[in-house]
Amino acid sequence: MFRTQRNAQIHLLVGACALTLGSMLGLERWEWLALVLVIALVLAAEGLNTAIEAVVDLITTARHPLAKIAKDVAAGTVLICAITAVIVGCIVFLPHLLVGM
Ligand SMILES: Nc1ncnc2c1ncn2[C@@H]1O[C@H](COP(=O)(O)OP(=O)(O)OP(=O)(O)O)[C@@H](O)[C@H]1O
Repeated sequence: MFRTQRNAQIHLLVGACALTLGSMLGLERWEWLALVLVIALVLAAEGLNTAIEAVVDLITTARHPLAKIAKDVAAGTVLICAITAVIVGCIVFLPHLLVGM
């Protein structure tokens, strides 16, 4: 997945940046918990999306409405997880970053 999927590479990089920023800001235990869970959630959704894309392409390379639904729903799942991760990231990081201002 990380070798071939550009979005997965981006999500891995963003997750690593979030963990680095977290260690610099000295997060509390619950904040680490939330951060690790949403990073894992996004990467797991990317994995399922990649697997579903591969299975659809294995079954048919022709255009098919069900193939479109499978790929679009899988991609939408990643988007929902990514938006959730951004919201959690704001809840965790903003109070720490605003205190320093
Ligand atoms: N066999 C198909 N039949 C109908 N629509 C398809 C089919 N394959 C792809 N599509 C449509 O084209 C879009 C792009 O498909 P593609 O296989 O390039 O995946 P992707 O979402 O661009 O993912 P990635 O870039 O990570 O491979 C899908 O979201 C879907 O809407």
